[in-house]
Amino acid sequence: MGKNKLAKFDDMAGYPHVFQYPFAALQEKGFDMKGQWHERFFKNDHPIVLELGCGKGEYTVGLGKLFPNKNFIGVDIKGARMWTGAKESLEAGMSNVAFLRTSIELISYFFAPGEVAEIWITFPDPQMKKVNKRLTGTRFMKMYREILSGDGIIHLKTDSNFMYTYTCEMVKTNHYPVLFSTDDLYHSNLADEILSIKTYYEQQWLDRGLNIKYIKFVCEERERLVEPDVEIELDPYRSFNRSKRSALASGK
Ligand SMILES: C[S@@+](CC[C@H](N)C(=O)[O-])C[C@H]1O[C@@H](n2cnc3c(N)ncnc32)[C@H](O)[C@@H]1O
Repeated sequence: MGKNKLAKFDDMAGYPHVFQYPFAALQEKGFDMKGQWHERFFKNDHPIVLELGCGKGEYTVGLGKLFPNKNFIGVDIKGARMWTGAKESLEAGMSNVAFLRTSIELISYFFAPGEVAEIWITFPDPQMKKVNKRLTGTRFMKMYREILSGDGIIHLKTDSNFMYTYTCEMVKTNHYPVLFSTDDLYHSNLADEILSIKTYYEQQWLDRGLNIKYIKFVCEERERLVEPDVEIELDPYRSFNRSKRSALASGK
């Protein structure tokens, strides 16, 4: 039987590469490693890459193994999920991987301007009815810009046609340079070693026969960000009045 949540939280409290801060402490004292991840934690000056909404952290750990000369930090609010990647990277002795338990909305408390080179967003909830909660919405782009370097890159991998179409429109509306995009990664011979890493959610959607979409773009500085003005068809397989159990978890 797997470990229960409390045992996982106990484990993580002792892990040297897992950071979790109560909001009150953040407000009062701030995060003392902000702007100093290189010197104080990674002990190198390699680029820092975040996986936002990392779940079990498959991209954080997978990319960490592929790229020893980059540093990876998985970010999620859910600690029990993150434990899987935290444990694997600790046991593998990886010094270029860390995990941060926080709400993404607080990300600028943890990183200084320009401290982050790239951001991966892997299989986020598309938040079809709540643009403010959508991780590729302009509200989040503003937050990402605060911490990204000038030519900072964002990667989105998703099953959701809604999320992919919305993101492509948001990118177009704000004139962000697109480096690569496909609406059918695994039937296009474009998947490489990096794009073939599969997250927990990705595997579930693949098992249900969905195509995987991917876009990579440069999140350049913009004076003003504009929400795209388009109607996008909702994903038919996803419930948007979500109860606690997602459509995926309930098999609907
Ligand atoms: C659908 S799951 C995907 C997890 C993982 N990336 C995967 O592909 O298996 C979305 C994850 O994003 C996290 N998440 C969503 N919104 C968040 C936010 N605002 N702050 C922190 N985590 C968030 C959730 O806790 C959840 O673990």
